[in-house]
Amino acid sequence: MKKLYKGARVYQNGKLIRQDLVVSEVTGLIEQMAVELSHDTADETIDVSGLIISPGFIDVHVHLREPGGEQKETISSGTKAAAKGGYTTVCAMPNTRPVPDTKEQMETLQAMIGRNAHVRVLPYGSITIREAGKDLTDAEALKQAGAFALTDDGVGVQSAGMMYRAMKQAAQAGIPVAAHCEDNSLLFGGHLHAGRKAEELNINGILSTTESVHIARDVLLAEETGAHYHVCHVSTEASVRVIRDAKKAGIHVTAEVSPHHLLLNEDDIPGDDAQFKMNPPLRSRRDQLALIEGLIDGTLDFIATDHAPHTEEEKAEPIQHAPFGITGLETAFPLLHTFFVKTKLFKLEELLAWMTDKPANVFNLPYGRLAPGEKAEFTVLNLEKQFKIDASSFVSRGKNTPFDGWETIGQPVMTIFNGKDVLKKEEVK
Ligand SMILES: NC(=O)N[C@@H](CC(=O)O)C(=O)O
Ligand SMILES: [Zn+2]
Ligand SMILES: [Zn+2]
Repeated sequence: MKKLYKGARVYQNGKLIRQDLVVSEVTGLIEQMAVELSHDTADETIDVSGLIISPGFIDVHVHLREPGGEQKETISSGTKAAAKGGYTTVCAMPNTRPVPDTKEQMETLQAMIGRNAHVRVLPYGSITIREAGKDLTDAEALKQAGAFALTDDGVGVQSAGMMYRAMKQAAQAGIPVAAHCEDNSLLFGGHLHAGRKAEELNINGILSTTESVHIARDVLLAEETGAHYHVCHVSTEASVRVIRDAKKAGIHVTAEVSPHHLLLNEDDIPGDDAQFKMNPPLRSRRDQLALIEGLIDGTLDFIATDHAPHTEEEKAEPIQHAPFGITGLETAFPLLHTFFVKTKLFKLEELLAWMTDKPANVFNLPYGRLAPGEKAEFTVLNLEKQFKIDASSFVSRGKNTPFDGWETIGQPVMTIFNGKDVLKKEEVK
């Protein structure tokens, strides 16, 4: 069965060009691509005129929760949410139970992914055993078992010596180290950014330096060890400055920023509502602007959601008791398109680069390219489609979002993975 996708503008290497695509469901490959292909090149024609085809989005920061947290999300539900959001590759964080911290655990996890995933899942291995910060994992063995990179996300690596050893080993194995930057000795029981909202709600604050101190420490360790050091969910102005300086110094540091830190700041928190609680927290307006600027000038390399589903009961608790984290896969593109592309702050091509080519390049992934002979994995976007975000309609098990009820324009209407539809809205247009 061959399908001709006809009439769309296709995003490729920073440009949008009119192209028709023929996809084989049998091989899962793109067979032909040209400005105009006739109907007889395929068994079926899908009219995508007026729509955009983008390589499937890549999200290198996703919590799928399985194994151990299936009440929050599963590999199946999380990858369905990914497909709905236009993503065909997601990288799964290792703060699960058990943690993929050995070759055997990683192999077990790969088998679960093989059975249950609807899009590609690349799992992270942990930096330390059980993410406990005490004993180093075997970077080489984890890499051999298919680990995408190493991280202890959910918690910072507290000791500089441990991070030094981790980076040294990772550099030798040729695997990146991705860091959740949080110095627990600077945490002081905080739940929100140490700013006016925390003061107003009388909640302990999380300093900007709780994050930036780790980044400053780690870029120097990356320089010393030659490791590829990737900073997760950058949230402060000082962090952007430290990363900018490190890049200028030629250190191999890359960084991601999440949609919520680009879209929101502490002033948007309406009150004691845990839908606005995540780690790192929503910072000041000044930090938010520094993140936007950092993304535009290339200090921050790309966007990753930090999709962090939790149960409704957990997130109904007051801020002081609820867990940190919000979902992101189903809302990222509509929100970023509405509030940054429609407002002309970002070009559509830039946004698509931050969701496809840029993460692929940073991590040397052979995905995110559309060409004859390449895998057919792409998403079809209808930029005119208006809809109101409705958390109750999420396919993710996590309904936790601060964006419930927000009006958006533009969304994925089809997602193709291995040549097959993994998301198809009733009306394509
Ligand atoms: N981001 C969050 O607020 N929470 C994440 C952990 C993390 O990314 O640090 C989670 O696992 O729930
Ligand atoms: Zn984190
Ligand atoms: Zn995370």
